Amino acid sequence: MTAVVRTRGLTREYKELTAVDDVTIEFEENRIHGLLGRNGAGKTTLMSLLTGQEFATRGEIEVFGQDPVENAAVLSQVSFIRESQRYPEDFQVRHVLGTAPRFLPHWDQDFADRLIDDFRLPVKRRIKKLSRGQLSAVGVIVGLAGRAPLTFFDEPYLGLDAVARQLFYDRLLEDYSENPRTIVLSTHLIDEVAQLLEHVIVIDNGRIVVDQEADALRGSATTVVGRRADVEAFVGAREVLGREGIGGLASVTVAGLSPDERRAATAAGLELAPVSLQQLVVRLTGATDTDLEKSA
Ligand SMILES: Nc1ncnc2c1ncn2[C@@H]1O[C@H](COP(=O)(O)OP(=O)(O)OP(=O)(O)O)[C@@H](O)[C@H]1O
Repeated sequence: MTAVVRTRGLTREYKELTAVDDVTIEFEENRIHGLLGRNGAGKTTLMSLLTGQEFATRGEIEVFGQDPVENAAVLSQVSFIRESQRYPEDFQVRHVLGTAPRFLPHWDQDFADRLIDDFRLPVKRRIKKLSRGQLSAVGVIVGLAGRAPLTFFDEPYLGLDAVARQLFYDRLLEDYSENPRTIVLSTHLIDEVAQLLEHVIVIDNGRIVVDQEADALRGSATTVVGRRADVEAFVGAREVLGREGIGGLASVTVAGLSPDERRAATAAGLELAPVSLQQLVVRLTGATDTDLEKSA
């Protein structure tokens, strides 16, 4: 496989704060990557570094084999969709969508038109008059119809309702299967996007804590539920990712179990429950589910 992004020891410091801390990662070509983490974990800073919008304090970045900073050849292949995108005063939606193809050589106008209909976007309305969800839809359309070989979506769904979010996931997947490209999706709505993701990167306090194929990650933990004494006897010295309990019952999440171990657990009267990607991220970053929901 070819890596379209490679970093080595990438670090971004803001005075005493290290927003991105010694990050060495690769994004493989034509895959959908999830970039997950709590508020302030460093996701936006990392994406800003990879798109040449921030300068590294230390470390190396290669995007399509080159340094992205002020590199027009590289940046014409890259799209970065972020909520805080600023548009010129008085621009209408159609002006944004009319200007985008100049920066995105793979732009597909028919696809953009279909998406405008899908999202019911009023093209003659001024950007500053749009609702929050409509503003997000503009970003989503630019990101999808632009078909940049490397597309970053930084929480693109803010303000989008459940129907519009589902539309985004559906169109992304349909179009990606016909026009494979490298996509990096940063989101707090982990359960919603879990099925889309092929590779998962979790960042916490600027450091990479997970860099794994999504399928491997899904099978990497199991929750064992049952009577406390039985659960603890089974868990023994295994690596524990999370532990909860009420009265005599316990629920302990452990790292991967072999088929033999699973049979042994069942024989001991214990229940085994799969761990969702969101639960796993919560366990690995010390967040609570409520934290992630609040920040969504
Ligand atoms: N320009 C800046 N100056 C100082 N600190 C900054 C700057 N930009 C980001 N930070 C800090 O760097 C850390 C990482 O921020 P970043 O925006 O990358 O996080 P994030 O993972 O995208 O968070 P969220 O999910 O809340 O969007 C935070 O502590 C943030 O306050």
